[in-house]
Amino acid sequence: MQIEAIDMAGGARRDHAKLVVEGLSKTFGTGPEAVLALAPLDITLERGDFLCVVGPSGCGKTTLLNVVAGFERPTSGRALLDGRPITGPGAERGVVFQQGALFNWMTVLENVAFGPRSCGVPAAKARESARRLLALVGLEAFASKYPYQLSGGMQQRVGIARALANEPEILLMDEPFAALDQQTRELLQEEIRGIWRRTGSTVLWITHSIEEALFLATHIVVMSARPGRVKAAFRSHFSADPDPLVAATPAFSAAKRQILALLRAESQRAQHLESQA
Ligand SMILES: Nc1ncnc2c1ncn2[C@@H]1O[C@H](COP(=O)(O)OP(=O)(O)OP(=O)(O)O)[C@@H](O)[C@H]1O
Repeated sequence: MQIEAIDMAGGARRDHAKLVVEGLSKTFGTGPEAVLALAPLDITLERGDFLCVVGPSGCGKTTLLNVVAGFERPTSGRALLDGRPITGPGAERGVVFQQGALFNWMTVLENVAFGPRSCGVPAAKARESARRLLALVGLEAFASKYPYQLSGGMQQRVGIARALANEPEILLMDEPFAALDQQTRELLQEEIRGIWRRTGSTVLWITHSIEEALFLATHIVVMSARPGRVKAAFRSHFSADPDPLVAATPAFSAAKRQILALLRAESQRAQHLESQA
């Protein structure tokens, strides 16, 4: 059994929680135009967990990430990092978006060193740790290049190095590989597995890809159609398998079918709701 259903609200896991999302809901706008994006949602992550969130388009995945990043305030409920309520953005949370959002006028090295420099880390130290991180994502030879001189995949790797530079408590990734071709995506997924194992980071990762979720995650949440709730949650064991070809095993395909069935039902419900709106 490579995936097993769990209660993502936490139960006993809450005692060791890194991140707790507690009765979180979010409504955009007011009156008849109001959009209920997230229904009350409960998620608990322990230190070192890698959570992938999948769900139909528009179910509130990015909204959830934005609340945890501190970019959006919840309408009700709260998100806690190490027991402290999240009320705004903070360097202890590293965010990577779909597209790199790098500073094109800075070199790759300067981009990665930027966060620590803004936090007062001396230039030499910031540059030294930036070099180490660029080595971690396999880009040490590109330190003096500018972002526009790199491929999309390389830019995403710089984005990941930049997010890691602040030594974040948690990494928040919003479909970071969505804009990449399949081959680059698979290579980067393998790299991410390695980085996660070496750094022991806690990760919240939004994706549309069930394969990506099964390959990377220790935990998977399937969200319902909007308003987003936890439709089902699983503990997944595929990411512990060092063989990248784990994705070609019958157990992997069976798990994929199980999640796909849930997701298809919710996507159909989302389409139905949209057609009635
Ligand atoms: N700032 C906003 N103002 C109004 N409505 C918003 C705002 N942000 C998001 N929404 C709405 O909230 C719902 C959830 O959006 P969100 O982007 O979180 O979904 P998602 O699951 O990330 O979607 P996708 O998979 O398509 O990226 C959508 O109906 C969206 O239109």
